[in-house]
Amino acid sequence: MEDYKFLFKIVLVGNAGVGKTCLVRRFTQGLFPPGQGATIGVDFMIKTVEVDGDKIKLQIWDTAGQERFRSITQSYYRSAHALILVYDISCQPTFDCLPDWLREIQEYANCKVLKILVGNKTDREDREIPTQIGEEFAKQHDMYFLETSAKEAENVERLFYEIAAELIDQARRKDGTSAANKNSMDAIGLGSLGTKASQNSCCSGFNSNSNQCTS
Ligand SMILES: Nc1nc2c(ncn2[C@@H]2O[C@H](COP(=O)(O)OP(=O)(O)OP(=O)(O)O)[C@@H](O)[C@H]2O)c(=O)[nH]1
Repeated sequence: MEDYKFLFKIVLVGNAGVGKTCLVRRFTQGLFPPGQGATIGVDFMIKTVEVDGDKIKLQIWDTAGQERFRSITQSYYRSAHALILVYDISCQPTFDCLPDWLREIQEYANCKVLKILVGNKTDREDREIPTQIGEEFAKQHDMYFLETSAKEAENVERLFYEIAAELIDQARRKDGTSAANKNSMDAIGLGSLGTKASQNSCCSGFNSNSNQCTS
């Protein structure tokens, strides 16, 4: 029998080419794939992490950013415990599309889902979106915020570990028999995010100041 305490489902969304697949592969495989092709539909990977001595299984779903896959990818939102919305800090249109992504999330995801805004590609020198702009957008929309580089492995581990820690916290705050606990029938349901999640306002867990890009 597998030995883990919680199973959480994390879904990455955002425009094509922002680096969702690279973030997932950096975290799960420790590499930056050369010539990464566009995702077709949805991919998923699993990684078990240890937080405070507990084994946590993360099921990470990497969705295709291309419009033509939208109806497939939407169906994965519903059961997500956390949604990572990614834009490319060197590509303004990927930031301008964020309101559209939020509408999708609002329509298809559970309203208690943990939302994280990620500005990826901090290694690039042609930045178009200042950190502060991303941070403000996240605050306005009740999301955590972090800037990353899948290429340089900056903040990638931190992103997933902080999500895991926050989800564990929510599960524990709800009660001792969270639905995300593997002993429960609904192992990947949304019970762990329960009603207490709404009290968990923006940026309370991730310290937004210390999450700024350091490169
Ligand atoms: N410089 C830099 N390039 C990156 C980074 N992350 C991804 N890329 C590049 O961006 C391109 C797209 O990366 P993907 O991970 O395929 O993007 P995606 O968001 O999964 O794209 P779709 O699957 O089409 O939705 C690739 O050429 C990557 O090499 C990063 O942190 N820094």
